[in-house]
Amino acid sequence: MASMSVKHAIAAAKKLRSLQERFNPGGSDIYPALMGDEAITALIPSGNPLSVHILMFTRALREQGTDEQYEKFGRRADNNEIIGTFAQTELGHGTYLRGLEARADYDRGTEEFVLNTPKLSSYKWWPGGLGQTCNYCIFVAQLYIDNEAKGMAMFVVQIRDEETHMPLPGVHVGEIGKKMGLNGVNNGFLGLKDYRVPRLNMLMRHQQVLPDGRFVKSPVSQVSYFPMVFVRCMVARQNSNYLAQAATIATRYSVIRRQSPIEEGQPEPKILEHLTQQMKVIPEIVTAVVYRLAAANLQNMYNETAEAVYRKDFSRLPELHALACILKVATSYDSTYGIERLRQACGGHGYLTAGNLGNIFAMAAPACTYEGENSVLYLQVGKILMKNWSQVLAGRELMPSMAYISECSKMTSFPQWTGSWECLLKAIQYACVGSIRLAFQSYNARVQSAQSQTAAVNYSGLELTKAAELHGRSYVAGNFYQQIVNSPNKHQRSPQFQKVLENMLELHLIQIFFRHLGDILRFIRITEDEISALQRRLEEVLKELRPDAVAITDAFDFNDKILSSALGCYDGNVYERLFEAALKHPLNRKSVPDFFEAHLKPFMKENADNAKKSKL
Ligand SMILES: CCCCCCCC(=O)SCCNC(=O)CCNC(=O)[C@H](O)C(C)(C)COP(=O)(O)OP(=O)(O)OC[C@H]1O[C@@H](n2cnc3c(N)ncnc32)[C@H](O)[C@@H]1OP(=O)(O)O
Ligand SMILES: Cc1cc2nc3c(=O)[nH]c(=O)nc-3n(C[C@H](O)[C@H](O)[C@H](O)COP(=O)(O)OP(=O)(O)OC[C@H]3O[C@@H](n4cnc5c(N)ncnc54)[C@H](O)[C@@H]3O)c2cc1C
Repeated sequence: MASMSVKHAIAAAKKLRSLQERFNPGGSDIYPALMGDEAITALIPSGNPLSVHILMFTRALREQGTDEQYEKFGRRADNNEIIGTFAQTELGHGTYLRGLEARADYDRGTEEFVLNTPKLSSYKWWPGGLGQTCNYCIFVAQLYIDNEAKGMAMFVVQIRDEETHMPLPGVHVGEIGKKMGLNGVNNGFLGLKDYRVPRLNMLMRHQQVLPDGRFVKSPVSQVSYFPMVFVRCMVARQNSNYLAQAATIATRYSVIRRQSPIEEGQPEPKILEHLTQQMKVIPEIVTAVVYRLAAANLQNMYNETAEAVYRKDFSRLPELHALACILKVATSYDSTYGIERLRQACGGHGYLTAGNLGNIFAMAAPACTYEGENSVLYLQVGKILMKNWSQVLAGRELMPSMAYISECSKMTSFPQWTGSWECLLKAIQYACVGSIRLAFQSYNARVQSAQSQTAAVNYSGLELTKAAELHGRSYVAGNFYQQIVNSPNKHQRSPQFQKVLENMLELHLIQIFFRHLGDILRFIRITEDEISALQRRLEEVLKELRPDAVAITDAFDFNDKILSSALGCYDGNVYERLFEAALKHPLNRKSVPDFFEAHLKPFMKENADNAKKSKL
């Protein structure tokens, strides 16, 4: 499977290169690389072994290396003359980066770094493509000078001979084994023993080791985390895509499949006529749209920040970090939950490999773990919200994406309930700020009672992650509201199209309201009648969106090859394709399976003989 994936990935990368040259000659703009990776990944159901090369190796060389280092390594990597990966995670550590054990000791005598993975737990473990595909990697290690720890640094390390692909002396590299999906990616392990690289193989845009061993610290240590921010932004778009694919499959199947009359004596309706089926499918269509828009917004912010960082302006890094964490977590959680709900909406056929929903789930699910495990990233945002709440208490201004926190903090109570979109959005924001305040009280009480900050974060973890989740909901819903209601190009939309968008906004806001009703009721008084009115509106807007469901998913414009699903094919010939896929199964090549003579017949005969004997 790995070699098939590499073959496909190379073919797709070549195709992409020609498209880039045609549409973006000589451009190193990130979009083609991004879309390239998405396009390649979408075409290879078992995952793209070049993903981390495209998304992290080339990017780290460009953003963390000096211009000279880019000329030496980056250009060849961008041109796919060398294939690399990003080797940070170890067998023993993934989340706690300051606990990474791989080390780089500077030898001023030879102006080299000596790289070691001192223990088994120090082995790099997981990097995509490391097992068999890559001949280079960015090796993340703790930097030591005269045995004094200086923090994390990145090193360009060649691991395989460029001609023979043989692992170089001092390199122990291989595949980590089968996974629940993405088995075409050859995630690998890497051990280094006294492996020497020249001083100039340490990426030195932001921090340097001079020939005499003097260390020049980075002005902002967090900039070494920047490659991860990029992938978190990419995950937000990639996983909204996976959800959109699954929503397309389930929607198309739901208007082909007929089952269970709604009225006695009536013909069996399309299953999408059942209200509960609409509640399973249509909100996921809308969630995919909502996250696609939020991810595009975040990508723009990433581009702006990346350019600023290049100019050594690090001011927007904290806000981008917070939003990248929030969106990576919310999109990966909601997409995996949504894809599974859509699989269940397709009955038994949803469980067939021919439906491809299981594979889409297996492709989407690891995003809850890689690039920062979700609960850890929510804790990151919880900590950032605590810092920002202290700013609010001190009357200082907050970063733009948190401005609503200041506004809500000035409200002594929630205004009269109207149930309008603005009211629903404000309710989510108000509940978020209430949760931040409660978390801060708990956190602060712990710090006041002499707990360390890290211990106070841990023991306030449930309230911190709740506040972070609601901050994510507020950001995503606020972004969707702005795009639908206040977008500068709203007047270019036809009234019909605007109406469909407004129906999607209505559904998203009401769905989020019901999902967090408990959190909202802690801070806002809402009567039973007001809640029942929202229940009616929910049922109403599902009915309104039902006729547009197929058109919206068709607008995602996935080719049948990308969906790779007998249930979601554009022509709707589901049963013919299911049957065609079944006949292709190897077990159907013979009428009598080989195991009959070898196992089944003797087994049944032995039972028959025993039965006869017991009667005698
Ligand atoms: C297509 C599919 C491809 C799949 C590719 C998958 C690739 C991978 O998985 S690569 C490996 C990914 N690994 C990770 O993401 C590791 C996650 N862990 C971490 O990021 C860190 O250990 C973390 C954030 C949990 C803790 O960081 P640490 O420095 O130990 O302590 P912490 O105090 O929390 O952070 C220090 C400061 O840095 C800031 N910070 C942390 N991370 C970042 C960041 N990424 N950007 C900017 N600032 C950051 C914090 O906000 C904090 O700021 P302040 O001092 O103002 O409060
Ligand atoms: C498909 C896939 C591809 C990957 N590709 C790469 C790659 O290319 N390069 C690379 O370097 N890595 C890669 N990774 C590794 C990935 O980044 C790590 O798995 C991830 O960072 C989590 O680290 P861990 O697995 O060591 O889990 P741990 O850090 O051991 O965490 C395990 C669990 O402990 C809990 N936990 C941990 N820390 C905390 C905390 N501070 N507070 C509360 N709870 C906590 C969480 O529940 C977490 O799920 C990949 C992983 C996968 C699954």
